[in-house]
Amino acid sequence: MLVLPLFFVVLLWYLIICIKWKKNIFDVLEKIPGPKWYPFIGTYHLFRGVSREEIFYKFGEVVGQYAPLFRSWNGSVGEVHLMKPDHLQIVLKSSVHIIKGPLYKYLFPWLGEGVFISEGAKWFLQRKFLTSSFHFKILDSFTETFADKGLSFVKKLESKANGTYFDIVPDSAVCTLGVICELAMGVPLEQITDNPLRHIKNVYEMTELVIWRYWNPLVKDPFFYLLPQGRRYTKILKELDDFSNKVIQIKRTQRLNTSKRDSMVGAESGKKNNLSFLDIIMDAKEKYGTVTNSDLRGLMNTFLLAGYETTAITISWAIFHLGNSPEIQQKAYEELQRVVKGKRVPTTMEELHQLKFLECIIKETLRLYPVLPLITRELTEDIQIENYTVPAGTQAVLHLFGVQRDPEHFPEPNKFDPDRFLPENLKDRHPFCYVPFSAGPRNCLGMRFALLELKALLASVISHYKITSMVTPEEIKFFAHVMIRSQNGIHVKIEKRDLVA
Ligand code: HEM
Repeated sequence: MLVLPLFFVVLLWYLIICIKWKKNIFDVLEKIPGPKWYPFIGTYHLFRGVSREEIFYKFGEVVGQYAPLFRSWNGSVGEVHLMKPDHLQIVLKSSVHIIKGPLYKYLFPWLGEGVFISEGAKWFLQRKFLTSSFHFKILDSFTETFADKGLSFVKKLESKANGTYFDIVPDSAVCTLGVICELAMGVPLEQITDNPLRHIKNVYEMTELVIWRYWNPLVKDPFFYLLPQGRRYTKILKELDDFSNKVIQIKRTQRLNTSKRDSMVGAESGKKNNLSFLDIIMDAKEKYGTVTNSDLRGLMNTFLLAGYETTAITISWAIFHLGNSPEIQQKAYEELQRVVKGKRVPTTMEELHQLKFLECIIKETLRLYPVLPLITRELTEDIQIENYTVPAGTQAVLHLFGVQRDPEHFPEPNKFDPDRFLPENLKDRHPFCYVPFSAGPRNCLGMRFALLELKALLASVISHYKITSMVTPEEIKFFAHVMIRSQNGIHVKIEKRDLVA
């Protein structure tokens, strides 16, 4: 009898606490300038009726109007937008603000408590043992595979060297997915699927649905799954899980059949070995029991997202700019010839390190196209930004795209100019005006892996083909997605180069 009234009293008490808590945030956050908002929908009305293709530009208009600091409301979640290096530094350097923002919770059913979104002790532990698996000796042992994959990539492109333009993004994605499966999982992609583009499409659709949820804050959990988008989400999630379960199954069989000791010896001596990141995680699971089955799947899915889409997008943008700048392309080609001396591609770590100009090209590509143009953090304590207090509970939206195109730090910011990254031009640069891999305690774990992989793959492409792009950078139409994409793909044509003796 008493249960029902008691339930309503508790509910009312809970609502009062929530409203009071929100009001505390609200009163403080409202002192920061920002667009008009309405109850429940927040500032969402700004994007009502705006087509998916125009959202990137509409968002740019709002940013232009209020930059460099403003607040917005995603439904009832308060957001503060930061795009000055000093402001980014306050959040990124902190060891307190390391919880990812609410957008990431929509990734939870997929990435589980993998290192990308996990929190607290779980994150700390995962980060600790994964950091050791990116040790330079292990990376060193990857160079041969990078070179092999580069050669398979150019071989695959051979049929397209026929004078017509084609979209380079899907080929790049198949290539980098192959790299991550082989090196992070120790399982060749061909053993997992004969249709890698299906997995790539699923990952794309999944991130697209995550964005949809973010833009529709009123669609809460149980109802989402009743909508067509929710049903699609469930279906794709199942296919993505099937993919990772297959990898785990192949890996388990592999581990039963091969002597793990041999591979450990290989890793210690720095020789090419088959101790993948997945082996390291599975070792930790078996030895210490610190990794659960769901952690394992979450970590796998994390690698299967963070480890290939990021590099596929970057390599595509780099190829696009090389195809727009024949002099830069020629300079990179000549540097490569000098370093590999009669060979076609770099095969050692030393050779990869010597490709300094190519490194500048990659860094400049990541400046113009930070794969994650925005990242978010949930503030767990108040922070002070200039004269404003930003209260705990606010989501800090960090504009990597904005800060890296700030003319104060990068004159002529839209110009592709790799020389910006020559050592003599780096001296007085603010450390937080260039953060494509984020920075601080939650920076990208795969940064060194990614830079080496990008160098090896790009070197292979440059050494085999002359590239021409179909459109100029000014003609590119961006797409508002989790990762920075072009609406119409990235079209280039390639022409075979002869091997210089
Ligand atoms: C061009 C390539 C890449 C770029 C630009 C990039 C960028 C980033 C950024 C900006 C973050 C921070 C995300 C956030 O705070 O929300 C991040 C995190 C992460 N990245 Fe990367 N990434 C790249 C490649 C990779 C690769 C190849 C791997 C794995 C092999 C990887 C693994 C991770 C992981 C595990 C995290 C989460 C770290 C944590 O939260 O502690 N990334 N990456």
